[in-house]
Amino acid sequence: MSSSFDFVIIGGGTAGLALAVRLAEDPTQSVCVLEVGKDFANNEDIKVPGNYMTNFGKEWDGGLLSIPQKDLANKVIYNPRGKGLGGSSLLNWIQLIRAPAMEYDAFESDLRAKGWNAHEFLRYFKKSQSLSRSEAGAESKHGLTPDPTLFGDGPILNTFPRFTPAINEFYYEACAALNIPFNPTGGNGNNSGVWPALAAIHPDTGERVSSASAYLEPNRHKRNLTIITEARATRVIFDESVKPVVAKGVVYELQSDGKGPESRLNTVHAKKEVILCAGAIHTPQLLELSGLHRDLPQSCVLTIQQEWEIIFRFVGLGTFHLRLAHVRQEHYSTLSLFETDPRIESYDIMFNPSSDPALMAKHKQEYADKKSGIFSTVPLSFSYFPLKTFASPEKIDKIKQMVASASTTTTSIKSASSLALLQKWMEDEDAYQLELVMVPHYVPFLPNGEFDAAKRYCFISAILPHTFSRGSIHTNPSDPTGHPILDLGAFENDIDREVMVEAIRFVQKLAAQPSMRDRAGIRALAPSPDVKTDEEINEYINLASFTSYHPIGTAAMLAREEFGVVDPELLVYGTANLRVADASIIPVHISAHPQATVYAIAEKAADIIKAAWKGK
Ligand SMILES: Cc1cc2nc3c(=O)[nH]c(=O)nc-3n(C[C@H](O)[C@H](O)[C@H](O)COP(=O)(O)OP(=O)(O)OC[C@H]3O[C@@H](n4cnc5c(N)ncnc54)[C@H](O)[C@@H]3O)c2cc1C
Repeated sequence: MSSSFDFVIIGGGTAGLALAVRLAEDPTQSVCVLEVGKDFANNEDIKVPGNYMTNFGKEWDGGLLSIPQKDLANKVIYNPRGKGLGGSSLLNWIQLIRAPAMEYDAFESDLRAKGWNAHEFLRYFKKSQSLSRSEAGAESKHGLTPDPTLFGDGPILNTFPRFTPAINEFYYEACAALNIPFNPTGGNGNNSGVWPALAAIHPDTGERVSSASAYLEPNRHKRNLTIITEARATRVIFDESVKPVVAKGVVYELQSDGKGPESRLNTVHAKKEVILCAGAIHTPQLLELSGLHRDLPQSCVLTIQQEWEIIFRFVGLGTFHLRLAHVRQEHYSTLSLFETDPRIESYDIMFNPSSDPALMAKHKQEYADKKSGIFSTVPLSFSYFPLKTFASPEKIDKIKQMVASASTTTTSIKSASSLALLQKWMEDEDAYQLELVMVPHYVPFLPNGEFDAAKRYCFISAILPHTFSRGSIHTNPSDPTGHPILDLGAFENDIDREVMVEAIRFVQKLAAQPSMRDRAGIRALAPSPDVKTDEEINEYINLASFTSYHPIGTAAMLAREEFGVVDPELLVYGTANLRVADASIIPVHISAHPQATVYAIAEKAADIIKAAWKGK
C-alpha cells in the first residue's frame, strides 16, 4: 500500500467520511482516511434505529468521563462518542435539525467568518440531505409537511417517523395550552412550536443512515480512496523550515496487528493537506499532541496543561500560539422524569425485554415485516423557546442584567465578539434560549426514579441552546494518546443556572396541564412535586444534569486575536495546509442538534479544499 496521498484525513466519522468521499470524486486525487475504530458496516445493532439507548458502552462507543464538575456538586458526567467508520453518526439519535437562519448568519456578520452564513449553509444542507422519496411533497400521518425546496439530492435521507408514541397527543395538547403550537415544518430552521423530528433513516430498509452507510458504502470501491481502520493518529508532522509551517503527514499507531508496539507505528505522507476530522473531543487533543515538541520535558507539558492557552512549539520557530482552552461548549441538559398511566404504550419495554417477551416479539416482527413500530424510530419531540415563553418577568430582568454586565474578564468567554453575540441574542425577544425534548421512556441515573418494569414513563430534557459556561479539553500528560482530560465547565457561569431554574419550573407547569395530568396520568418522580424554590431546583440541577452529547467549539472558527484556531478557510492559524472540518470549528452553539450542521461543514470544506488546489 502506498504511504503517500494527496489528502490525509484523521477520523472517519460524520464529517470525515463525507469529506473523504467528496474529495475522492476527482479520480486524479488520492485520499486516505485514518480511523481509530473498526468497520461496523454489517452490525445489526447499529442499523436498527430503536436500539439507540442500548448503543452506549458498546465497541463503537469511545466515550469518556468528564472530570468532576466543580459547579455541579462534583458530578462526573459520561460523554458517549462514536468510534468506528461513521463516528458519532453510528450511535447518535439520528435527528436532523437545522438552526435558525439568523444564527448561521451571525457566524459571518458577528463572528467574522467570511462565507459562513445561512445562504451557504442552505446550499450545503441541500448538498448533504434529501427528503426521502416517499416523503417528498407528502404530509406525514402526524401532520408534518416540510418544505421540499429546503432539501436537495444529498445522501443523508430525511424520513418521517414511522411510529408515534401515545404520549405525544397529550404532550402536544399541553404545549398548545401554553402557546406552543404544533410545528408542521419539522424544524428546519423554524424551530418554534413542537414537533417530532425527521430522522436519518432509510425509508425502504428502515435502517439508520450514517456517514458510513450514506457516503462511504456507495464509494468504497474507489481506487483513489484508502480507508485504514484501527489506526490511531498520534501526531501531525510538519516541515518546520518554512513559515507558515507545512503539514507533511501523520504518525499513527495500528491498534491490533498483534506485533510489538514498535511495529505498530507508521507514517502516512500528505502531498497536499492533512485534515483533522477527529471530532470536538479528539481534534483539539491531536492539535496539542502535534504542537508540542516531542522532546518537551514532561514538566513543561504539565505546566502548559494548567494554563488556559496552549503553546505550540515548533523547532526553530520559537513559540506559536493556539488558544484551545476555555472555548469548549455544550448543550447542558437537566432531565425531569415522570410516570405515566401504565396503559400508555412507551419504549420502556426496551429497558427490560424479558418483562414481556410476547410484546417484544410483536414489536420485532412489526419492524421486520413493515419497518414500522418502536424499533423503526427514535421517538423524540422537540421545541425551542425564547426567554419570554418560559421565564417570569422578574427572572427575565435579572438574567438580562447579568448578561448585560458580563465581560471577557468576568466570564470564561474570552472572545469579545462571541460574548457580544450572546448578549445580543439574550436581548432579542425571539431568540431561542431553551429547548425541550420529550422522550417516551424511563431514564436512569435520576434521583427518586427507580425503574419498575410494570410501569410506564416519560422524561423531558431541558437543554440550553446558548450557554455562557465554557469548558476545556487537554491532553492527559500521563497518557497523551489516551482519553484527554475533559472539563465540561458545566454551569460554571451563573447565568446558565438562572435560565435552567426557570426551565425546570416551566417543565413542571407543562406536566401539570390537564391533558398531561388527567389524560396521560402524569406523576412527577424527579424532581418531586415539592421541589419549588430556586434553592431546591438548584439542588436538583446538581443531581440531574448531563450534556446532550453536543461538544463544539474546541478549534473554533474565530479571528486569531479572538482565540480562534481556524480561519474561514478552515486552515489552522500558522499552518499552510492543516485544516479542521468537524464539530470543533462551530464558533458558538446553535439552536439545533449538530449533525445536520456537521454534514454541511464537511460538504463546504470539500468545496473549499477543491477550490484551493484547482489547477495545482
Ligand atoms: C449518543 C449521541 C446522540 C446524538 N444524537 C444526535 C442527534 O440525534 N442529532 C444530532 O444532530 N446530533 C446528535 N449527536 C451529535 C452528533 O452526532 C455529533 O455532533 C456529530 O456526529 C459529530 O461529528 P464529527 O464529525 O465532528 O465527529 P465524529 O462523528 O465523532 O467523528 C470523529 C471520528 O474521529 C475518530 N477519531 C478520533 N480520534 C482519532 C484518532 N486519534 N485517530 C483516528 N481517528 C480518530 C473517531 O473514532 C470518530 O470516528 C449525538 C451524539 C451522541 C454521542
